[in-house]
Amino acid sequence: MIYTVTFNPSLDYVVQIENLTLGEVNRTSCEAIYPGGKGNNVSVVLANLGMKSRALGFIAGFTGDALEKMLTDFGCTTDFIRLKEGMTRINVKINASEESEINGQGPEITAEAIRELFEKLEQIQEGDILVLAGSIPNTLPEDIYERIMERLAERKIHIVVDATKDLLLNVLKYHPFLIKPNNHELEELFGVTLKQEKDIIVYARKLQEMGAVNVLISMAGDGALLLTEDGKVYRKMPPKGNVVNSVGAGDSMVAGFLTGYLNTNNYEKALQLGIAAGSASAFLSWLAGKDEIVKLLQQPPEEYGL
Ligand SMILES: Nc1ncnc2c1ncn2[C@@H]1O[C@H](COP(=O)(O)OP(=O)(O)OP(=O)(O)O)[C@@H](O)[C@H]1O
Ligand SMILES: O=P(O)(O)OC[C@@]1(O)O[C@H](CO)[C@@H](O)[C@@H]1O
Repeated sequence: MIYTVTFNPSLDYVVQIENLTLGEVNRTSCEAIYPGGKGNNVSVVLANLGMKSRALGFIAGFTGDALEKMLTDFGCTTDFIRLKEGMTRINVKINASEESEINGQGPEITAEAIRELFEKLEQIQEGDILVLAGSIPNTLPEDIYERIMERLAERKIHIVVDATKDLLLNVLKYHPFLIKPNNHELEELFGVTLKQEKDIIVYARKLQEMGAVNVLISMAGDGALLLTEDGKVYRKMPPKGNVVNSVGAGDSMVAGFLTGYLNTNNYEKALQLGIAAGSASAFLSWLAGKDEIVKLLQQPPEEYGL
């Protein structure tokens, strides 16, 4: 079973605005609300690709109720912990000439709720996959992902971490199966500017030396680089297309990668399916379905176990 954990889920309010002017009343040309949060997005794209997962995390208030219902409607199995105070955040995604995002802080997660999460994590068994994705509310300690991994360290679980800064660096010693920073996050982790591919590889390799098993560096329109446990480096460019909304492209890539890996046990195919899923989502107003992803694959879907 694949488990995703989203500490700070959201409803994503995605608006299209022709000309965004700060300090003025701006009117949308279209708008929609989607279930959001990185782990949840991974669960949605996994479901679209025919993979079962269980979405864990914390929800609160009427926005939390709406989020849970939407995810269920999209075919996901959820097992959220309901917080008694506050409400699940609404993140605003503005698609104008550029993409801008306003992400909320999210509700406070109590110590009791964290204990409940740890109880739920007890069901994870050898061979399962656990995806820890997204930011944590600033009321939580920065070592929360680390504490989860420490607790599960003995269990031979494949853990995927999609997070930034210390939240990511702190888990490396527990040997996550996969981490997926984008190239800007990689620069931020080491306080460097990386212009050339060979330099990106040098710093991605440092993350492996620090403990990550496989490192996937996504680079938006420039595709991705994958450094695998057996010392190989794979480089793939994305297919061409018009970007409509790239929010969730990275999460789609994680879902595609996991699907490809589980179906074929082949890292190159996992990367190809990851890129196709990421790009298919970037070319749509929301997360891609199977048909849209399959259209962007270079080989027939059967090659990827689809
Ligand atoms: N402009 C684009 N053109 C083509 N493919 C894209 C584009 N943007 C994203 N993608 C696809 O999605 C993958 C992940 O994108 P990106 O590097 O933006 O992830 P991310 O920064 O984690 O995204 P997000 O945080 O918005 O989910 C890329 O490797 C690529 O395959
Ligand atoms: O604030 P975080 O947790 O870093 O990111 C949250 C978020 O921007 O990530 C997803 C896209 O990756 C969106 O669905 C969601 O709004």
